[in-house]
Amino acid sequence: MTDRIFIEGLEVYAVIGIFDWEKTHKRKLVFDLELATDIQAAARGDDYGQALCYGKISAFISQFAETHQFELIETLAERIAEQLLSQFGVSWLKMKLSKPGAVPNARNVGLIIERRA
Ligand SMILES: Nc1nc2c(c(=O)[nH]1)N=C([C@H](O)[C@@H](O)CO)CN2
Repeated sequence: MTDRIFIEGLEVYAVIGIFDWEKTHKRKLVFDLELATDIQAAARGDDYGQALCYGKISAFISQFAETHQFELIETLAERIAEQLLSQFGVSWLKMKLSKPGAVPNARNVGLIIERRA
């Protein structure tokens, strides 16, 4: 059994899209994540220093999305996943990236990826 930290409904604002009209303003994206981490050391010592901080992960994703511009949500998801695996010591992650409103008659669209270090 693998422990996981999760983040649900993280709203970020990014310039993203394939059309010219999408390249002039930020729009809302929503991230849902699961990140594998062994919580036992943090729990044993009640030690934040040993914990994978969901706040730091959320801040990184927001900052990255807001300061980079891509056409495809695939590119944004892949770049963020690479950073989470390499910088935050995450061994596995599952990420859902939603682009609400992209298809007017759909409740939601987006992608789901799983990556391993
Ligand atoms: N698989 C994808 N399909 C589409 C994307 C995308 O990023 N990945 N993007 C668009 C447009 O930008 C659309 O969201 C405009 O509303 C279309 N399809």
